[in-house]
Amino acid sequence: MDKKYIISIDQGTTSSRAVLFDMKSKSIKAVKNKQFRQIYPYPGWVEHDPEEIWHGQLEVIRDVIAESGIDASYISCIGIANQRETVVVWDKSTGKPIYNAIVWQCRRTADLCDKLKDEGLDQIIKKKTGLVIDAYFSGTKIKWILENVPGAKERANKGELLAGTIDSWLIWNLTGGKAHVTDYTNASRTMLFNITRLEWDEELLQHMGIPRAMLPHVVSSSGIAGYTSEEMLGVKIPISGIAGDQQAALFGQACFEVGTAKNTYGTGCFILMNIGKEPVKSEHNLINTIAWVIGDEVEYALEGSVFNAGSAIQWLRDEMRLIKTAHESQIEAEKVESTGGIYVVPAFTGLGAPYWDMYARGIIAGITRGTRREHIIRAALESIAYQSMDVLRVMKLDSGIELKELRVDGGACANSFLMQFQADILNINVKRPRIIETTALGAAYLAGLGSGLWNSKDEIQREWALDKIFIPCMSDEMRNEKYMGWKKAVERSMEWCK
Ligand SMILES: Nc1ncnc2c1ncn2[C@@H]1O[C@H](COP(=O)(O)OP(=O)(O)O)[C@@H](O)[C@H]1O
Ligand SMILES: O=P(O)(O)OC[C@H](O)CO
Repeated sequence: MDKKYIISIDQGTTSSRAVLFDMKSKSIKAVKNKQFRQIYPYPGWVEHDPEEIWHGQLEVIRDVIAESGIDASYISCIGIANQRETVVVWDKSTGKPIYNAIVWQCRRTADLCDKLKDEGLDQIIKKKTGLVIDAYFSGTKIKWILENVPGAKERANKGELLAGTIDSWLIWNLTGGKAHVTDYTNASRTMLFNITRLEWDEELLQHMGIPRAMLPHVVSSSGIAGYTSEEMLGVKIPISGIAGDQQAALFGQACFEVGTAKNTYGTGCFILMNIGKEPVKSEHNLINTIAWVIGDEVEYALEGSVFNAGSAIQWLRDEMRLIKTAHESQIEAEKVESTGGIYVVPAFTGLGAPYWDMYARGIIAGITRGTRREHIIRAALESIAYQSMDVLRVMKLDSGIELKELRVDGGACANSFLMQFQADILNINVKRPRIIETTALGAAYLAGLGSGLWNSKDEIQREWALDKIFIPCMSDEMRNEKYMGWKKAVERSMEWCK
């Protein structure tokens, strides 16, 4: 096996990462990470600089190749996993963005979404796209750029502009402007894509005033979508795996059977359950999303997206300055027996599933004269587990499936206090795998399947390996009492800035 290496691109909300996997020894040969600026022009608005993302991403790809000392010609393929929903609109001839990327967390289109709801589009959008109307998804973000950047609408109508999620933006650049593509998982996050007919939806495009021609061609999550141009890495390498990062993590966790689920603890928390070949009807505000398309096979996932999780720990570190590192949150939380009855609801950018409240904002509830820094830190960590609990409770109702275990990954799953509390509050086993770079691993698997390094998902299934299992040990009484307090706190945070 000469070409035994795969590069995974994990383009996340706060950093761009490249991971070089040696698929023969099943190990990570090199990892590089580059953070980029978070731009907050107004309260509730979040932007990224697309050029900064692209240059940073290319730099870390080149770095992992250089650090591992391998020849780029031994790289079999590239897999891409990306922060989802975030959109870029760029000039087709110069390749320059016409505005910053509008990030999934950005709330600027809340009023556009209210308008869509007033026009009675809720059920139509749910049926076609599997989604609920929310500023989270890409559609209204593209609409906003077209309506607010001078001349953009006219230029889009003349076919001069292209739009896409971050996967499209990176692939466009990696291929030297040759490929304008996205995969089905990313398309399913736009609120413009029909997830059962597997095509861009003309009615929704017209409603939002988005010309079809500016959108990418949609391809399978596994299979060659294009080749890197020679000047990027010295050789042409096939890009043969693409998926939104949460779907990539579901794949990397080998959740291939119906009813298996994972939670990724990054900036937000994203709980996805494999629901098989058909979407299910959600009565509790979860969304249906495409898990992956491989060949002719389409699989769906039920998803609950929590907007703020690890970001609450970043907030403790960067704004509140209560901790110096994210890891310290565990040490501080373990210094106290409980939160002393307080709750942090980190609804910094509203609440996602199952509340979908664009106007909720963060609160700390139940403070007394005895409240200490450690209590606040502990409550912020616990809020991550409670929000995941909110999602998993309704997931059970919507899917009719009683989850037996939860597989976990993402930066914050390194926090064993949080993982134990998660097991306690859910009352199920929480399993942390040996490789927690699950998103990158999933992209590598998709790319490897797409270029023939693996032949089937069964082969991949056998590679999943356990690091640690967290077993619940909290009484029912205690669990119920704590969870009731959380629900009361959430109520207080809702509709805060309506
Ligand atoms: N030990 C830890 N305890 C709690 N949170 C952590 C810990 N380590 C990292 N995090 C949080 O995890 C997030 C980073 O995880 P990552 O998976 O890289 O996120 P993303 O892909 O969203 O950028 C940050 O928000 C950080 O605050
Ligand atoms: O960058 P992450 O890992 O927080 O993931 C962001 C999600 O894809 C948003 O839907």
